[in-house]
Amino acid sequence: MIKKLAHHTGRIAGKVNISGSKSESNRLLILQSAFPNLSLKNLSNSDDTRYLAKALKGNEKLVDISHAGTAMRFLTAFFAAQQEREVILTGSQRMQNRPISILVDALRSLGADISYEKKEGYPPLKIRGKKIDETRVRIQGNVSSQYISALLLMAPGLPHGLEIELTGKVTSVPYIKMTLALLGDIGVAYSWEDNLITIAPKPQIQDRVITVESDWSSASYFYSLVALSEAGKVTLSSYKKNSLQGDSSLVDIYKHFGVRTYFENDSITLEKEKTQLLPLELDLSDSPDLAQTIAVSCFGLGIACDLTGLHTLKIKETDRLVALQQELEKLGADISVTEKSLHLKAGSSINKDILIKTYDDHRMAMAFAPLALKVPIQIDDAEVVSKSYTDFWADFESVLVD
Ligand SMILES: O=C(O)C1=C[C@@H](OP(=O)(O)O)[C@@H](O)[C@H](O)C1
Ligand SMILES: C=C(OP(=O)(O)O)C(=O)O
Repeated sequence: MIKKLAHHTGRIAGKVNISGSKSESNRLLILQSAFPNLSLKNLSNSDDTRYLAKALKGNEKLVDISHAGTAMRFLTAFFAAQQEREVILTGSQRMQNRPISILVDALRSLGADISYEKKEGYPPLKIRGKKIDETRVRIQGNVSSQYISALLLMAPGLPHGLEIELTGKVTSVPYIKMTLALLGDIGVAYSWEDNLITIAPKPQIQDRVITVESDWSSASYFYSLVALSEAGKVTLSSYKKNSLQGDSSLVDIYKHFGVRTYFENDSITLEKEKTQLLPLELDLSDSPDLAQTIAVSCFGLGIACDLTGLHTLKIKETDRLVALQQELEKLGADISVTEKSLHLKAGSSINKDILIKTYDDHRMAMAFAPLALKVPIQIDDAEVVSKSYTDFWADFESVLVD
């Protein structure tokens, strides 16, 4: 479906209740499988979380997680340690081109029985669950933190826990810290010193209820809307100041665009203030999922940006660097990208009525939508948003008023 967005010249106002963080939900669902006395509230209603929940509930041999990267990586480790279960773990065409050998090699070194069904190094995988009783593993940390989180989530269920030695410059670090914090929340002992993470075994936990905070990556599209508005004000729930999600860095990043965040009870209110717009230089290796939102905000505001730390973008839902370049160029941007950075020059005009391609990537659709505050724009395959944010279009349209 093509979503045709008229040029919105009215106000941005309203309240939106965003569903739970997909990253927290997916970790907690894996943990709940190991510890059934863990109860969860405000789980994400995203496709990725639904696919993971279904995979964990069922007992089928063929498990298909579609486009869900975290589900693919977390389940690879999870199934590797499920004795007497054999599964074929697969996903969408794109998933079959997202690398997984770093995780598979680490699991094999622990004794796991995993083989590639098609292309070496990529899903689908055949996993024959086994007792894993090795205690130490070494893994490269500079390609995807999801491989490390996958090992961490498996670790408390192993007879002796696990020591994980990280090599290279570790990327997307807040996601690893999120995994550790959630383990800590359910009483798992851990430490992270230099390049060594140690997880103690935990055969069972005490009854525990965890309420998932709403998704900060989803909130980014409202930050962009407010930034591009003349006088926007939007309230989002449920959020807290001390978030486990690295993308809560939005609070600081969007000050640059004149967006102030006010925390009250369990809500945040974003409000536009007058500010001098200056070029932006930012390393996003801690918050890769914000890259598209921020690049489009800069373009919409006509300011230059140099975004670095983007080396993980090429292996996400699509090659996000190429996708951003292609679509921003159609809109008139002067942009260049490398393997790990994006450079946008200041501009003053935006081409109208452009059809934005989304490349099976939810974040392409959601990142470009706020440009409707500047020009009429069309978003192709608009339903892709459900990968992480099922209600996106309804919520987005609800804050466009008058
Ligand atoms: O662990 C997680 O929940 C995630 C980690 C990040 O991936 P990388 O570590 O591959 O950058 C992020 O992009 C993804 O959306 C979610
Ligand atoms: C990269 C993402 O997800 P995943 O890697 O889990 O597919 C994302 O949601 O932007």
